[in-house]
Amino acid sequence: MDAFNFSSASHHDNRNIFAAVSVVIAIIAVLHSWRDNSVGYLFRRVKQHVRNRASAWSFLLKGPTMIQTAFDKSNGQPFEMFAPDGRYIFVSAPEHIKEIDTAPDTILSLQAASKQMLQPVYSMHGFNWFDRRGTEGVGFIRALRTLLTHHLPAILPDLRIATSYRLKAEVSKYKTLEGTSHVPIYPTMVTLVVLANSYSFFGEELARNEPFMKAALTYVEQTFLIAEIVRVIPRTLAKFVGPMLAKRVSSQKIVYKELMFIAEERVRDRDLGLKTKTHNDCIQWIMETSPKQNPWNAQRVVFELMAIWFGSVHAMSTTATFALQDLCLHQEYIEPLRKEFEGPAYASFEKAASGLPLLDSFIKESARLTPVESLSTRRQALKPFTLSTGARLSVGDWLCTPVQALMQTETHYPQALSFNGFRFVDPALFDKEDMAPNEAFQSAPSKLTDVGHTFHVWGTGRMACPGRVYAAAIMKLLVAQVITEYDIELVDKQEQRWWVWRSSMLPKDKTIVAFKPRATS
Ligand code: HEM
Repeated sequence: MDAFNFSSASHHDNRNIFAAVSVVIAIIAVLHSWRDNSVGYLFRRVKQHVRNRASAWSFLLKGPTMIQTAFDKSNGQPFEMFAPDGRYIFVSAPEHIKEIDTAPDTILSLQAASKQMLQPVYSMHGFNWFDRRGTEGVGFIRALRTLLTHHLPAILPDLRIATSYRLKAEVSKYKTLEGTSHVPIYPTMVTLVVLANSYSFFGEELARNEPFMKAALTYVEQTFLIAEIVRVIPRTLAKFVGPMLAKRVSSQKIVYKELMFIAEERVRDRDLGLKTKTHNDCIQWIMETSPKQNPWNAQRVVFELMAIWFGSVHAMSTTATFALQDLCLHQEYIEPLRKEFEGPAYASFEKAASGLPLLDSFIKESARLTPVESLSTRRQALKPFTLSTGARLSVGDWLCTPVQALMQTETHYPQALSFNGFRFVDPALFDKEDMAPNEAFQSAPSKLTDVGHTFHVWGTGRMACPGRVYAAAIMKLLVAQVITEYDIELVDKQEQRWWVWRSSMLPKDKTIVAFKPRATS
């Protein structure tokens, strides 16, 4: 019994020892796995999160450089980038870019991305457009791509006179004692683009309305500012701050009120079947191209115009400013360009609203090296989306292209980082005597308005910018006018000419160009 007892006690002790050892081993195993997995995992996640947030905030000030660095490392594969208010997946291979274009509008949306960018509820008088493209029709595309483009030859001669007059008035504001004017080039280009666009979109009457013109000018700046403030603050706070900001700025109210005044009258006439006067402007075209079964009311027409107004003025004035600055930096192009539009080519440009191949190429080269945007073809995921590579987008993420990096790679552009103003010109047109500065050409000539896998300034595929023919024509008109009437020079060639915000490069207001009236003009 003792033995048994002993044995029993010893067995019991052994069991206890086994149990204790098992518990210790289990604890060690749990701790070990916890350290290696859970804690380590948690630690890695926190570290990654902190790194992503730091990178997201740096993106605000260094977006183009960060995109370029990631593109250089990507080897043509999709790569990820963060901003404080979102996650972007960039694609650069043609087959991946095609996946953006072929994805249904219910999954990848340009409208939703634009809405996040512009915050129209606060910046555009409460315009809350649908995320899904086409919910209320896409007639405005035809209004711009077809009707506005076809209307260009009819308005270009008048626009030439109106903008030339305004250019002289603006330049004379900054006259120095020596007769040269020190002109802040970006604000001046914005003023000229605002005038040209008011004239083309709304007609002469509104273009002469000073309070409207002033508001239309500040509206662009204020839209940008409101949208950016709302985007960087937490969403819960934005709901309060957004309306407060909207109340404080007057430009969107004035633009809305003036446009509503005209649109309401036109819509009334349309609904009554009255054709009192033929109107040839964007207000009319947007109204007439709205869905037949559910025609847009005056407010919907005005909202659309306000959205188009921001995009068009901002991108055109920025692109034209950089082109003029590039002319200051590459003076050897000025004579051949003057020769082009002081010859018969200008008359055919006004007739067809296209042409001037040398100037076309020069502006394209400038836009290639200093594009307004480093991120293009933006689409926001309305539903989860997976690329063929396996890269995944959650709802709210953006899919986009690294436009600047793509335009500055040797693969697509020989001598990619050197400025060659006539690189896109057809060599058949090339008069070697006049155009000595050029050596590197693309394998095929192309136009500023062309859209393709290597030039995404206008976006890509079926949603490429419908206003691009108009934009190219107006930018040519303005650049041509400046160098026809003045010799121009950057006052400080070394000074940084732009500042960066997110993925945009924006010309500095204080960059000064000296305008000296030409001896011949
Ligand atoms: C230099 C000037 C301009 C640039 C660089 C530019 C660029 C762009 C880009 C990148 C897109 C997005 C396309 C995509 O994601 O695939 C776009 C769309 C658009 N642009 Fe422009 N644009 C310019 C001027 C204009 C002008 C003058 C107008 C109006 C007359 C205009 C009207 C539009 C509209 C309505 C859309 C949206 C198209 C849609 O929803 O399908 N743009 N533009």
